[in-house]
Amino acid sequence: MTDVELANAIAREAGELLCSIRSEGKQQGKELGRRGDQEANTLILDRLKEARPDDFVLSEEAKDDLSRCAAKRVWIVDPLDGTREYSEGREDWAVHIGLAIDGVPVIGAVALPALDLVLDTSLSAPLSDGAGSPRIVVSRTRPPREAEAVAEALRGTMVPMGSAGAKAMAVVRGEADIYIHSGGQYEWDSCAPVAVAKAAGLHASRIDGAPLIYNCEDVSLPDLLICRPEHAEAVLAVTRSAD
Ligand SMILES: Nc1ncnc2c1ncn2[C@@H]1O[C@H](COP(=O)(O)O)[C@@H](OP(=O)(O)O)[C@H]1O
Ligand SMILES: [Mg+2]
Repeated sequence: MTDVELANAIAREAGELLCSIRSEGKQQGKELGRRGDQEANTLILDRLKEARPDDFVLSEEAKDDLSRCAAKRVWIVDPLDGTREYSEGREDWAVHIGLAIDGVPVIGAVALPALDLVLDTSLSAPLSDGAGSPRIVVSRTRPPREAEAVAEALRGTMVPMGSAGAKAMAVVRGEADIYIHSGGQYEWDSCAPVAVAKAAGLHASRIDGAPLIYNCEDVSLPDLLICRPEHAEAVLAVTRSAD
């Protein structure tokens, strides 16, 4: 199995597990989110250990082993991105399985289990065309302060949505044109989504245009821009001038 096939299979299986846990109906709210986080994490770590015993893993839900910093290949995973939305019975949540090689997110899969969809780095283009007036997806609960200025400058509309993976995949799917975030996030929130978006030919960077670098000792990666390439320059002009 290739790395991308493995990422896809694990994302799909973890997504199926999360759907079945939710449909059991035994837990609700935060308790459901906690169970989902833990059980998906265990499944992902088991599968990676079995299939790639020599690789390192950085997971939102596992203790960080800093010896990964010297490793070439590190799987960066978020077992349940959009825990809040998952536990609210919504569709905007995701499973992220990314592989950074020398800090670059080159392989990955993002499952959107409630939509029965898994997107991975075997894509080479977005799934459909962009809209005339850009649709800008932002966090439902923590929209970035820069988004309003971007919407105004590009005459776009803001679309609140949960989960970094769901928002990034909305751009890959052609359901949105721009995903912008600031104010806090971690490597697992964006590694697999960025890998998939870049494979599909989209722009992905920090909001000052700097490259996104993974497998750092400090796993904070607080801001992110993923967009159709035709919008990158105009968005960065706004976000850079807001500094
Ligand atoms: N200001 C912030 N600080 C830390 N994490 C943040 C954040 N804003 C968003 N995130 C994380 O980014 C992911 C997507 O957030 P949002 O839905 O608001 O866009 C969520 O991951 P988890 O659900 O894995 O915790 C959330 O916790
Ligand atoms: Mg997350």
